[in-house]
Amino acid sequence: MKPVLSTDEVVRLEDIIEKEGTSKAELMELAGEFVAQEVERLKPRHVLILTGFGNNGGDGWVAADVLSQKGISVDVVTPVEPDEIPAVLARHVARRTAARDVSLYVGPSRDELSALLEKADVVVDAILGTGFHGSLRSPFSIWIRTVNDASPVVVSVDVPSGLDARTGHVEDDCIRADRTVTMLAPKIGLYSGDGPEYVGELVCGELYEKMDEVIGDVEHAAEIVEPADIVDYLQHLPANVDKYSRGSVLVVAGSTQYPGAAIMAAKSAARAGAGYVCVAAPEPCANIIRLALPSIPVVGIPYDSRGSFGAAARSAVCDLAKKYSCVLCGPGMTVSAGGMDVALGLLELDVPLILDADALNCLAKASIGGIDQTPEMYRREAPLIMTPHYRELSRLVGGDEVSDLVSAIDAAQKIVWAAGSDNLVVVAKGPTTAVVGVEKVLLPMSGPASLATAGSGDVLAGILAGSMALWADQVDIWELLVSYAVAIHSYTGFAAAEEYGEKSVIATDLIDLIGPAMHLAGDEALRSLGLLDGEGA
Ligand SMILES: NC(=O)C1=CN([C@@H]2O[C@H](COP(=O)(O)OP(=O)(O)OC[C@H]3O[C@@H](n4cnc5c(N)ncnc54)[C@H](OP(=O)(O)O)[C@@H]3O)[C@@H](O)[C@H]2O)[C@H](O)CC1
Ligand SMILES: [K+]
Repeated sequence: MKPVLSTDEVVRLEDIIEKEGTSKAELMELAGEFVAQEVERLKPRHVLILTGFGNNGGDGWVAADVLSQKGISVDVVTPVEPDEIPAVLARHVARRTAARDVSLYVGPSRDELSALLEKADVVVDAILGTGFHGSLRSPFSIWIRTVNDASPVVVSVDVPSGLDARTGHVEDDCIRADRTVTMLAPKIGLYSGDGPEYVGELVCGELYEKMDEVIGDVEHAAEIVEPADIVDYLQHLPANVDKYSRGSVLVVAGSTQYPGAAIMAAKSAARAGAGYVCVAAPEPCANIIRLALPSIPVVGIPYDSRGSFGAAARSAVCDLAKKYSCVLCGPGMTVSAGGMDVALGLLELDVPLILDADALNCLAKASIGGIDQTPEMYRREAPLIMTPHYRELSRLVGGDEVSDLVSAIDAAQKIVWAAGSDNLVVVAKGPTTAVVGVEKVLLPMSGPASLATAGSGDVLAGILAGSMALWADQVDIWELLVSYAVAIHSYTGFAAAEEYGEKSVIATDLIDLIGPAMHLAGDEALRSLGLLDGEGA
């Protein structure tokens, strides 16, 4: 897993590295060299480097120096003369570079900048990095617009200029990078809010050779889950399994209004590997589900006048639930008094539980002020996985704003920290989904925008349930198993987008692609371990 840091922790990391003997000046040299190396890969003849007032600009000045010494023609744009740059380290390298074979342009007009852009094969954006805050000021607001209008190949240093590295928020404008070369460790803002739209391909220059020895000394905002991290869940089934040893799932879901959600969740659980799946649904919609899923038994449950779970549903569902390796509750069940009772009843049982969709809304309604304020929700030992999207998550924590990855992690941590249990995981679903446990925040591979379609969440909940049933006995870290399920869902999105076209994917397409998605994930894991096609050991 690869750590992602907050900007405060990056500063702490730099201080630690300095104490270990590598100064910030040396880091800037290494950063600039790394940028130059990444630019060189693009085989440019003319490079334009835009620098700002701070150390981000310093990295750009070093890169200019390195590239020009390699015989590449370099133009550097600066807002002020090198001697007037306020940041000491940046001023030093700017003076040095200015004395070399580069062409300097101090405070160019928009037309002059456009002419420079036209000449360049690659533009390096070293205008603003982690020190950016507030609204973009001139001249950078003009530079950024001019660069984006010209749409050249852009390599951004550390962070695309205009992006708030703490939150991923873009207020005015931001460089649209083809590649972002981030330093020491990726910043959380690159994954949050507007970040993914502007970052392009992300490359990290660790710079410090003994990073492994110091990275554990700073707090990680999150960790990226790579294919090799989930390889344990991508193994073949053992030859001696039977349907019970593969685990069983009870899907408590559906209503006359939304029978499809129950169908999709149950089928996905079966496709994800559970040996036995059963649906408990309000009686009036049970037959529709039976017809759609001939291989899956459906138990009709007492219902209310609207065809949702009714007053007697709780005991019927809880009696059934005890017999399963895992229970998934929520898809399509609507928010009803009976549904609230069912969700609360399941929480009290000693069975691994996934609460999704309306089960979460029922829970939010039952716990005024947010479930982080309601400790009785957590008097359970068995694993509990909650899978809210941003709106559901906001409801669960009493209405706090949840609008991007950073605020979603904050809200999810409120819930898991209130409970303080290793067995509680909140999956904060969004463009970048975070798997939040009491000690870890994991970022599994994100899927394509095609996954933003109705019913996609039901498929994810099903994959999660099937995976939990299959692997429950072998789990050390629940966050990792959950990350596996999220990654498989992402792979179904890629596979479906390829087959049906990015805009045309519907949730039911994803279900039959769960198996191929596991193959894709497996191949990628083996490839990264050097074990595919005789690539290694
Ligand atoms: N510190 C290290 O060891 C290393 C850092 N690296 C690189 O350095 C940057 C961070 O550098 P820093 O100097 O802290 O900040 P920036 O260069 O990003 O920006 C600061 C200057 O930008 C001005 N600023 C801030 N906000 C705005 C705005 N909205 N509009 C215009 N200008 C803005 C700011 O002005 P103030 O008035 O706020 O002071 C500063 O002049 C990091 O990103 C890395 O690239 C090395 O990579 C490794 C070593
Ligand atoms: K930048």
